[in-house]
Amino acid sequence: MTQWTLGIIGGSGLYELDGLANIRREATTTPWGEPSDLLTFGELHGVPLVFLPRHGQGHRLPPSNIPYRANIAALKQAGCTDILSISACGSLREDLPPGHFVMVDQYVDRTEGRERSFFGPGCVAHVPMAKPVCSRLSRLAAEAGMAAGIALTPRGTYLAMEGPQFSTRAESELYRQWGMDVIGMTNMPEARLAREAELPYASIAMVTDYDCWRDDTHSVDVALVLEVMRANTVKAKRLLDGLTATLAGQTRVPGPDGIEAVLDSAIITPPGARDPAMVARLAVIAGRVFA
Ligand SMILES: CSC[C@H]1O[C@H](OP(=O)(O)O)[C@H](O)[C@@H]1O
Ligand SMILES: Nc1ncnc2[nH]cnc12
Repeated sequence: MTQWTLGIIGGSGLYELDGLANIRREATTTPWGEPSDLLTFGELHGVPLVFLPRHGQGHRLPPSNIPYRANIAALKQAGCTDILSISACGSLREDLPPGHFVMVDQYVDRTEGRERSFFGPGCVAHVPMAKPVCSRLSRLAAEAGMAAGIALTPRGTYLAMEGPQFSTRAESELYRQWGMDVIGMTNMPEARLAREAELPYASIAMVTDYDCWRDDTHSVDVALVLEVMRANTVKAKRLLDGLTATLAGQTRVPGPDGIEAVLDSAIITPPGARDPAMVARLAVIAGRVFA
């Protein structure tokens, strides 16, 4: 595919993208059910975008109930070549204050009980997650952010917690000792599923708070997150403007990490042993390898 089509997953405080040209909204469904909301198709600098708010309009879905598989499958079905996630997060480091952006490059996943794979009985796959984000999309987003004057760190480890309650102070301190940089509730299993769908994924984690580890700072609560997110989303839109202006001038070639062909070496169940019903379901995200 030689044209970029960017899937944008919006998080807390980002439920729509204004300024898009040729907007249309579409309901869709997938073999894993309905995504969080309608898909919004549009263009920025002529680059096709597909926007999806992961919590749905009105923030109705908690992190544990987001239909992560349906969301990724819907964006794949819609023709997205890449996915950019935009999230609120807590900071676990003094030098990442509220308002700062971090391009996540690693995850520690402490979520529990979420559906985390498209594969399963009848067709087993093990995709590599050593480098969980697309280095190219991450770099392009970081460059666009910095060019827009946004304070941004180009790498960082995101601790994915189950929630919905925020962390205890002991947990927050533990994660700091582990060397984690930011904390949130939604990037996992999203990043895993994007990888299985062979979609390069990058994540902008926008700091809203210092979680609850600082003595002299108000601990995280929803009011604080939403207040800081108002300014953060304005900056995220500037970043997106710059990023799409860059992408508009580029022909898209497969990225340097092999993500678009990751399933070539990941499916362990041989063709004759695969469950035809499972294979039919998987066609949406892995049709390339079953063709
Ligand atoms: C509203 S504060 C907690 C909430 O915000 C983050 O969501 P998202 O990643 O979708 O921006 C965090 O992960 C929690 O879901
Ligand atoms: N401190 C925090 N913990 C988890 N998710 C968050 N989202 C925003 N701030 C957060």
